[in-house]
Amino acid sequence: MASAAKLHSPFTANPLPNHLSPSPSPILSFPSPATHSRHRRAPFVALSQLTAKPTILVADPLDRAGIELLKQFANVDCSYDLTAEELCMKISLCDALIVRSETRVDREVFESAGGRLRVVGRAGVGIENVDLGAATEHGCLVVNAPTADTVAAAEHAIALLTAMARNIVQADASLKAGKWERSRYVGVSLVGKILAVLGFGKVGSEVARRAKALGMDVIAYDPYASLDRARAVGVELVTFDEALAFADFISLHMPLTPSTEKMLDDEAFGRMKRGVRIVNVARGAVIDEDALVRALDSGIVAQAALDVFTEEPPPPDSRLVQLENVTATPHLGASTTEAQEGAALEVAEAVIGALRGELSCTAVNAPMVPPEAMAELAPYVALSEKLGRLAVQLVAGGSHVKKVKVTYASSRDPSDLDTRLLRAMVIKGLLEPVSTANVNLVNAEFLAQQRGLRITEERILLDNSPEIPLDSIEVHIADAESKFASAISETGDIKVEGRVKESTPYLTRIGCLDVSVSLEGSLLLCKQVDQPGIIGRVGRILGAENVNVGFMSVNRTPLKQAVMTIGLDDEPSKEALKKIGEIQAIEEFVFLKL
Ligand SMILES: NC(=O)c1ccc[n+]([C@@H]2O[C@H](COP(=O)([O-])OP(=O)(O)OC[C@H]3O[C@@H](n4cnc5c(N)ncnc54)[C@H](O)[C@@H]3O)[C@@H](O)[C@H]2O)c1
Ligand SMILES: O=C(O)[C@H](O)COP(=O)(O)O
Repeated sequence: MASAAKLHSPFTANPLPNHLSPSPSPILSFPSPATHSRHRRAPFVALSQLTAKPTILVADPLDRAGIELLKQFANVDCSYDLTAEELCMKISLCDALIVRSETRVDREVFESAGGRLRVVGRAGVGIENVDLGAATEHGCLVVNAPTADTVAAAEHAIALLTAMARNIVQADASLKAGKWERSRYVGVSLVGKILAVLGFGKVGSEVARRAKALGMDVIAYDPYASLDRARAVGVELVTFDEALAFADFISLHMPLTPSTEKMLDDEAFGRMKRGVRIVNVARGAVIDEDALVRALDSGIVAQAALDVFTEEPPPPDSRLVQLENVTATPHLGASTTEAQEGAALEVAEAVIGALRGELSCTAVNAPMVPPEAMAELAPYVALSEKLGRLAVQLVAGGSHVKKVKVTYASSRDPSDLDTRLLRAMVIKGLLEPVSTANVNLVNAEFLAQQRGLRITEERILLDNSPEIPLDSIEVHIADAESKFASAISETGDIKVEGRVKESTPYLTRIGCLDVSVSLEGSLLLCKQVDQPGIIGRVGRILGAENVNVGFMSVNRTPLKQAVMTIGLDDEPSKEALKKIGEIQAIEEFVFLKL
């Protein structure tokens, strides 16, 4: 006969590093879809839901609207121009950090946070200044404000393009210097010219739209852009080589990544039309700036208009900035009143949401799930975590968990069912009962990998109505012994299966046994000889301990056995569990915490 479950760690590989200590609030709970509105102007935070006010450090200037919103929810410390050391000193007292592009949030910041920092908010798009790997390892969510400055950046690109073509900046400086140089500042027309947009995302496509309105022919290079989107804007997608070869103007709108760094180098400039004009509102380092100076000197590039630089601010003696045929602005792409207010509110909402345990639809290092999908998946998310939690508690001491398979039975087309959230929650359920780690959506995969846990997923396509996202979820642990022998399935795995019934997660199968219990509180699973009196005896033992039974189900097996599943509000004492184990007809039992 099996004894009551005692928690042990079945994960032997790579214990958690100390810095990954528990944090009070996992990044996951389910708000009403309305709280995800990106453009909400009214406050929406119910202060009564909070126990203690969190502290948010705002390390770069943020529009007042965002600060006001944050203040309704948290203690807000606006400290700009901190040195790296000062930031590391302050961060251990903060639950959230908000930055723009100026403050670097390096690994040391996460290491100095001592597990308290739960979210970093970037009030803008580019997140090169945040070490995403380190954030993920520390279970810290990173959110940005991806849409608020799209139009501002596109407008700035167009402003630079037109100003450059007509020498506006140079002519203005000349006039202010008391000169009248009409023949010196003859420009070039835009109409009928080819503009190559490199990076056809949010900003790139807005630039394309505006350039077309100016009468330009727009082509775009973006290896990930959809043809439909390009068609909708009336832009032809071309190869990188074609873009370089055909363009009279090139406007850059890709993110800075290892593959885009120095994308325009000597070789690329060598393939451009002589006299090409370049606009960069993306990131300075996508251009090899020394190569650009050479191309400007040689006349391959006639003019450049730059808002961004590899080093910001660029050195005062930067030859690139000083060149007469370069128009330069100090990273002003997002600097409109409207964009700043929008970005501040967008990031404030995302940070507050994350601190409340909600998932963000602007998460950078966690699956982004649209609010509607979140609402639909909510009970399955809870089910996934509970199944993971149950499965790992069924593993016998001494057995190692290495291989886990999650099976989703659904009538939905796999492309219409995002299981990343469910997978992460299964991992959370598997790891949390046996570790001190704060497992959340951000670090679940990382922690699983670190422990040598291999998770595979399988879909079973059903022929029912696709209205309901999932019929059932199964969690299988392979190559492990169970402390409840009946949890072993036909295939030799420890298996638990669950379903959602009326929005409530249910355990519906354990090993080969059918059960039906809602997954709340804790569970006592007993397999017994099917004979009268057992339920009463177990009930009396629990009653004597004042342990409330929330629900109970008994299912018969074909072999004159019965499986009794009892939902308990409290944990019975060891003595009570021992007494239950001594009831002769009980063949095995296990107590599981949910
Ligand atoms: N100057 C500013 O103030 C300012 C303001 C906003 C955005 N930005 C910069 O502009 C960039 C684009 O912003 P967005 O909102 O359009 O982002 P986005 O993610 O919507 O678009 C980026 C596009 O670049 C494409 N891309 C990725 N790798 C590429 C490659 N190797 N070659 C060509 N295209 C590639 C992507 O497929 C995507 O379509 C941001 O990453 C940010 O760095 C600057
Ligand atoms: O990536 C962005 O959103 C822009 O570069 C804006 O950066 P900023 O917030 O520092 O102005």
